[in-house]
Amino acid sequence: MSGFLRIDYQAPTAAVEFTASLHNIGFAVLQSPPIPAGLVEQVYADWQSFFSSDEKFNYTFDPQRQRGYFPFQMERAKNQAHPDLKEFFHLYAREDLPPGLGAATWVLFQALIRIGADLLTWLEAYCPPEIQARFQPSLVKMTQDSPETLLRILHYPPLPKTVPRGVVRAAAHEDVNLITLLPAATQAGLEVQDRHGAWYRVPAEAGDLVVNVGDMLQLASQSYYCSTTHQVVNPEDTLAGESRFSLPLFIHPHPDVQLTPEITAQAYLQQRLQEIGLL
Ligand SMILES: O=C(O)CCC(=O)C(=O)O
Ligand SMILES: [Fe+2]
Repeated sequence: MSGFLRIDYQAPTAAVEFTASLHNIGFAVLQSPPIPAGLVEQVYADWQSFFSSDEKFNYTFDPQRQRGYFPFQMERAKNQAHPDLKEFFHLYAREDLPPGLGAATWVLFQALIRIGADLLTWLEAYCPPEIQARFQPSLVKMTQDSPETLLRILHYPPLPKTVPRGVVRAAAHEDVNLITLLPAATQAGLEVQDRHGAWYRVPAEAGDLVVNVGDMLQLASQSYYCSTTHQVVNPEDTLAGESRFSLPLFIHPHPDVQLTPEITAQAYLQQRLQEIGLL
């Protein structure tokens, strides 16, 4: 996977390099995105407190609405035998947060939404006209104020002493949505797979923003942008005794958007939630 470079968000060539990276490998690492300094660290600290308290069980998710707290080992990736070693919280726009949380999380949510709109504009501007013509309405319009866009606050606890073979923090999967924005996690571990099956570490440093294509954009763009398989592997040595946190924002279209003439975003999402055991 040559060409997996960190791209400077502020550089004049950023849009061209970013769209080429999502076309070629489905992932990009952006350096210096417009996120206020210290914000991501504040959000990690706030949620570390949330996950370490039993109060979290008062926010256990509602399966129909897919929001709230998802306890440890709830989710299993599509076609995987074991659940992932993670717990998480799903936050949608304009929702109430547990007391003591909120301010920093919402600032980050909004910053990521704005960056996402810029990135979708780039993705549409720098693809072939026949692919552009398939985005009806434009990528930015189809996602504006979408009720399905969500921030997932993920906690991967310290690893148990013995981990059964094949059990990892997040098993190999593709994201279902249009694009995912992922501020650098508190630990390494994220890997992407190339078309020959080899795994590569995603070279994100603190302050970077990782972006990847989801299945909905792959479908809507007739695979011009590819939804790449990725995973989070278990750490070794002392890092195994530490938690890992990450904060992917999954940008979704409105439910009634036609991804293709055959399927709406809503029908596609329902199908996936059933496959991964969340519905
Ligand atoms: O934790 C990470 O770095 C990635 C998480 C992820 O891929 C997901 O939740 O879909
Ligand atoms: Fe993912």
